[in-house]
Amino acid sequence: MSTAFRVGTRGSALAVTQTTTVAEALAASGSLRYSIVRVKTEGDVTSGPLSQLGGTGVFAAALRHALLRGECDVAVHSLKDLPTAQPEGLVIAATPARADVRDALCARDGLTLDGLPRGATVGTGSPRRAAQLRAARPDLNVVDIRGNVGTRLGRVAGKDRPVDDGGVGHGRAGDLDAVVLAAAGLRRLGLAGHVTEYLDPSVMLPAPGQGSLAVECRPETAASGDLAAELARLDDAPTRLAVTAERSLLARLEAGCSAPIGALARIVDGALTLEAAVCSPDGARTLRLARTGEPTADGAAALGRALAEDLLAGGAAELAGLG
Ligand SMILES: NCc1[nH]cc(CCC(=O)O)c1CC(=O)O
Repeated sequence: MSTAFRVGTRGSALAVTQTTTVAEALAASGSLRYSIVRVKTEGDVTSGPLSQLGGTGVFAAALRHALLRGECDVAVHSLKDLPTAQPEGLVIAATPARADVRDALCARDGLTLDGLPRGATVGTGSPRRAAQLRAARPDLNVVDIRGNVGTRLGRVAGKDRPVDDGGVGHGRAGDLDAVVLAAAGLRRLGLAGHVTEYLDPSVMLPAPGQGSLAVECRPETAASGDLAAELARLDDAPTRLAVTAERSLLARLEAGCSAPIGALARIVDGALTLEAAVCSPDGARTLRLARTGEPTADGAAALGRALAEDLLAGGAAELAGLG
């Protein structure tokens, strides 16, 4: 007899893909069965600019409520969309091995960032991406766009909307020269063929947690039993250390997923290195710093806080308009 568990997910193609992949991994040993529970979130039904949706966590909140109400046992989040404050009664039971952390340019006609013509129009909903695009190419016309991955890709000239992911979408098809999206999401959706350039973190530092998933549940789910054992097996220690450092930095800066802040931690030669960039929204000024710490849970959290202090001492709050 196998035990059954319920996995909650948002309705977007990306969310369903991520959730199904994690559920399959948890059930791979054969001792567990799963069912998928669809949860509708405010972020999926509201069409205003993301930065006006009332702060961070609009995507995560409904899933978290479903967990707390016992409507599902496990929820899979994109870690970069998850607010840094851990709610009472929920734990992150697993951070699976991280995918590609980079942002990716998807341009018409195979163009790269350097190859885009002067004044080209590039769409992104992220102040972090907008600021770094403007820093690299001050001539670009960076415009705010919304919608799911397929909708945004469909705005690029010469591309059809590649997946019908059921999300809200605005703007004419083909009105942009390029969009910037996370490589991880594109790859998970089988859309990496649209990438015309993977942007190096030296040009475009990713969002804290980008490319990582967080598997959240109630504490008792993670405490004992077959599901707890599978969750522990799915957790990837280097990923957890890296995202702990990145999110501890974000928490100390009191900034959310819409702030113009990039952060990326990596384990290099046994040490944990954290790099972070805070930009002015117009991209004219960037404060970029790095620090190295101990590759332990406490060391990672301390590293994030310490680098955040360095950034604040360098004027990060004024630069990014935080607080
Ligand atoms: N903010 C939306 C979002 N949240 C997670 C991903 C996918 C990539 C990831 O897991 O980091 C995306 C799409 C994107 O930014 O292009």
